Amino acid sequence: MTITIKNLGKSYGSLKALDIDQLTIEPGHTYGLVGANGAGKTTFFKCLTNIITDYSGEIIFDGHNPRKENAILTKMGIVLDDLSVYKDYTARFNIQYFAGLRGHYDVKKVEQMADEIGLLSVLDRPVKTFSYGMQKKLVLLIALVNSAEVLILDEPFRGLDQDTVKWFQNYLREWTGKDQHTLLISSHVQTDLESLCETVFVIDHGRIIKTLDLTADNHQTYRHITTNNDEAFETLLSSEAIPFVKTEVGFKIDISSELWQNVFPQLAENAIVITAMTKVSVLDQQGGIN
Ligand SMILES: Nc1ncnc2c1ncn2[C@@H]1O[C@H](COP(=O)(O)OP(=O)(O)OP(=O)(O)O)[C@@H](O)[C@H]1O
Repeated sequence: MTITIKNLGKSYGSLKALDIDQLTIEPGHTYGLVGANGAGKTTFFKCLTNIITDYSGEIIFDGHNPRKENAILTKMGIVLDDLSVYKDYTARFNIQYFAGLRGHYDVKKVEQMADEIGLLSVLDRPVKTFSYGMQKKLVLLIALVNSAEVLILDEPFRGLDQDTVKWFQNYLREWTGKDQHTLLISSHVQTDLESLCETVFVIDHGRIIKTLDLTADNHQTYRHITTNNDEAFETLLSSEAIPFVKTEVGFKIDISSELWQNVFPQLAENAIVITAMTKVSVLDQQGGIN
């Protein structure tokens, strides 16, 4: 499904929370959304899914206007941070209810997935007895079993343990690799976006101020480097006219630079040992996130 956005605006009183001129979401693609608290991410996702309908401009799904033809929304799955499920009822009821609404519900598949994320033994407990993380797992599970074409996930991994995050990331990578599925995900965690997204939109005060292509080769060559003698290393970099940025964790350097090759022979001469060299996050490199 192609989503075309034109002149999308949403205000809360005098506050313009969203102001997007033009944007196309292509089928089969994975998109990330980053921005500071209050930048407009949730508002954008709510407009996309008709939770907010009093926006100006247009959102079109494959030629359909969701404000007039809301059946198209059954092709979308959304997870917001508010964990809105029936908390007095069991997890199993909620899965049956929400998945049943769409007519897609494979009990065996759901139980297998629940087992893999540690929810199987609690499926018959009321959701109000769940921890935050357990509730988050449940709403994600419901979204995944819903056979959506487009999944919109707002901070989906907040509150989940690392193993569960990895499980969902693996599942989503497989899911996005088939049937022209489209993923839109917001996160304050760079690695979440880097591991899942091809394109990242940077949003600020409701506007998309930057679009990053995470698949581009030229984003792969920056490294954080730490040494046993930062002072000597800095002098060496300066004498070779190598651009660098000093960070909390050492020096940030583009190691694809030809000049960088000149540094190696001089390290030993200057008694400098490189103690660590780690890849710099693509988003961090762009100054993108927050
Ligand atoms: N119901 C509302 N009434 C009034 N203002 C709102 C409402 N919802 C959001 N806002 C404001 O709109 C702006 C965008 O909020 P939004 O929730 O979309 O940001 P966000 O990028 O999702 O933030 P966060 O990262 O903190 O979740 C903020 O300034 C927020 O205070």
